[in-house]
Amino acid sequence: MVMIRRPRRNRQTEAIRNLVQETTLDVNDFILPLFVIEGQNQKVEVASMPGINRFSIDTLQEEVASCVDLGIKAFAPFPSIPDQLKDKYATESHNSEGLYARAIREIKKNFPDVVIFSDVAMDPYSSDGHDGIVENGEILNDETLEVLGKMALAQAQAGADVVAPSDMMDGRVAHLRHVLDENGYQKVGIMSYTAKYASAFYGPFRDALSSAPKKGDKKTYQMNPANSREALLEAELDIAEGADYLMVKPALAYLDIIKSLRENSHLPIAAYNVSGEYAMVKAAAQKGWLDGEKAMLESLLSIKRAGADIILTYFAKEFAELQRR
Ligand SMILES: NCc1[nH]cc(CCC(=O)O)c1CC(=O)O
Ligand SMILES: [Mg+2]
Repeated sequence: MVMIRRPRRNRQTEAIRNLVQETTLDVNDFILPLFVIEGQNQKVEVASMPGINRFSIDTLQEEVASCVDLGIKAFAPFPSIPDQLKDKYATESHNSEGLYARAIREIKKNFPDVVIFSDVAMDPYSSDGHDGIVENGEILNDETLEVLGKMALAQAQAGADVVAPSDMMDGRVAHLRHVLDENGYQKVGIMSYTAKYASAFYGPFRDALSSAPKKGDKKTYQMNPANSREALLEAELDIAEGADYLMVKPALAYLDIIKSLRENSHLPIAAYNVSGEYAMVKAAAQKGWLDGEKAMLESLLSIKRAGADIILTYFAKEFAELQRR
């Protein structure tokens, strides 16, 4: 048999496999999303996300401490707002004494070195459950920007290091940059949810925050899963408008989009391994249908291999614990 090329030579032993491994995961790759609720001494599991809890501000500090101990240094908190505080204009989103501002302040007070990526979008505070102001069934763009600007400013004032608009309104990166700069927050970064698709994989997140749209869907602002060139257009605009990071969301069904943004931009690329992607692995693992730990590692590796520099994932703590062992 004449065969001078035998790729299996490089797979013979674990040491060789490790040497030729092209992609590796590190705890520094991750941002851990956190869910915050009102109250004291609260830690309530999200039914559709086994292992993921909603924390009151006090227990949240213990959670952050244990993550920091494991080497996780970046967090993306999301607030669960009581229904009676929600309104059409998401007024609570820029309350400097509201749950979210208090949570950010408390984390930064106790852990000044962690990086807080704050969420800029109306849906957790909106009585309509939408990421924009709803008028006769329409999601208003420019009027929504005003609210997003106030929200981002309140978050920067509370101590957020990077604001992350997840709403998909046009022009919001430019508007947030302008508002932040005008108020002296030149150093606060913007992580744009550049290509955020209208996805079925956000279900468990909407359970966690009770933030599902009351009417209709998000297809007039979030992207059509069938489109990839459109992601490049969104990226072009976000770069021009001053984004510091570009994000693709969800991650696993959109690896081609991650790769394409990686190849077409010099900015760091983040990918959001969303709640439904987490829930799928957990549910199958609970049923004994697959090895949850291996499926987690393979999923995360695939996102990194596709070109993501940063992964927002509910698996971050589990990964860090696994690496510690
Ligand atoms: N601004 C909305 C927002 N921010 C983050 C997520 C989903 C995150 C996840 O599923 O883990 C969503 C859901 C949505 O668009 O309805
Ligand atoms: Mg855009």
